[in-house]
Amino acid sequence: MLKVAVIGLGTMGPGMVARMARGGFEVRAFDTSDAAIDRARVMLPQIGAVLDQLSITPLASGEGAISFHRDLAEAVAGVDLVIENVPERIEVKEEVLRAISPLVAGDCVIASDTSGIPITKLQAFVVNPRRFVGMHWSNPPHIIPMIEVIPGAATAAEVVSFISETIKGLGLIPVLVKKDVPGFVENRVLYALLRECVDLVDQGVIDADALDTCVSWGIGYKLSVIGPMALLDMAGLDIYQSVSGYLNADLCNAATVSDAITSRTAAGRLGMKTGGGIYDYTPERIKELGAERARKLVATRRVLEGRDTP
Ligand SMILES: NC(=O)c1ccc[n+]([C@@H]2O[C@H](COP(=O)([O-])OP(=O)(O)OC[C@H]3O[C@@H](n4cnc5c(N)ncnc54)[C@H](O)[C@@H]3O)[C@@H](O)[C@H]2O)c1
Ligand SMILES: Cc1ncc(C=O)c(C(=O)O)c1O
Repeated sequence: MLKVAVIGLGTMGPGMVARMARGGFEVRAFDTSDAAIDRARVMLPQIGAVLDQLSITPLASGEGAISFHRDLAEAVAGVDLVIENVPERIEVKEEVLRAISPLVAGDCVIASDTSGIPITKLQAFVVNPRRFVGMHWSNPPHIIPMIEVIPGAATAAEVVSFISETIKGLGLIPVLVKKDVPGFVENRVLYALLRECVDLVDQGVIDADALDTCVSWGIGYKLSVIGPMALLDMAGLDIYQSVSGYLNADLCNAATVSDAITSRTAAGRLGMKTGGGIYDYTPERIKELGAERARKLVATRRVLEGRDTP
């Protein structure tokens, strides 16, 4: 049974821990914050119920054990894989990777769930860069089945195979990113979309809620069935040629973050986690939305996988 340590139990950690335990792995869950550990403990049964709805059942050998740790050396002792999952700030990742690296065995793989810091940069912070790789999960990690695998300049081919096979072994879908570009692929695409969306709302072209309806029921719904490259063929390359010929030059190409976002983050309006961001949320609404989104994502995934016929 594979032994894995997850370092950081914020938005992403609990779902990753639960998903890997369901796949039979022994999972050590570490955070420096007691509140994060307490929250993760509360969330595990709720996440387990969602995994049940997805028909992700434990192996015949049973669900892997989960243990919680406040001592890093204890958390990573003897594990095969450590997944760094701390905030997206390179100085925090440097400190954590420099702390983890000397504590693990020579054959242990260290992976980072960074949203897009190049893996080659992070490799500089570990003792054995050959055994360091990007493993980028998508939120919510217990529901979204795709994980990007990103080798850095020094990553050994066998480590890329190990991570890809580990992901497949969980019944998930590894996607290899061949060049270590910032944001990898998922977030380059997402952030191109988000930049345009924020700009359209900033310019008063559309209200935030109408934009959400337009994107979710238009391209969002369609793209879950037809990928962008297949969509080009469905629309016709001549159409893309004509439209992109006049539209590309008009799209937002701002290199900085929109003032409307920067003023909100400066004021502590970070979204659901602070009760308000673009929209406002009560604690009851956050609970409702969490349940409703999980239910809809589960139902959609079951249909897309062919488990349920509509
Ligand atoms: N939120 C997303 O949608 C998402 C999706 C995919 C990947 N990611 C990436 O995953 C990583 C984690 O993101 P998140 O959204 O879960 O972050 P988060 O801020 O919600 O959680 C980070 C956790 O790390 C803990 N932490 C801080 N310093 C630590 C340390 N020194 N040692 C151990 N734990 C420490 C914090 O207490 C917190 O619980 C980031 O690199 C992020 O970019 C995020
Ligand atoms: C806004 C945003 N940024 C990063 C990520 C992942 O790295 C996500 C996501 O997984 O959903 C996201 O929504």
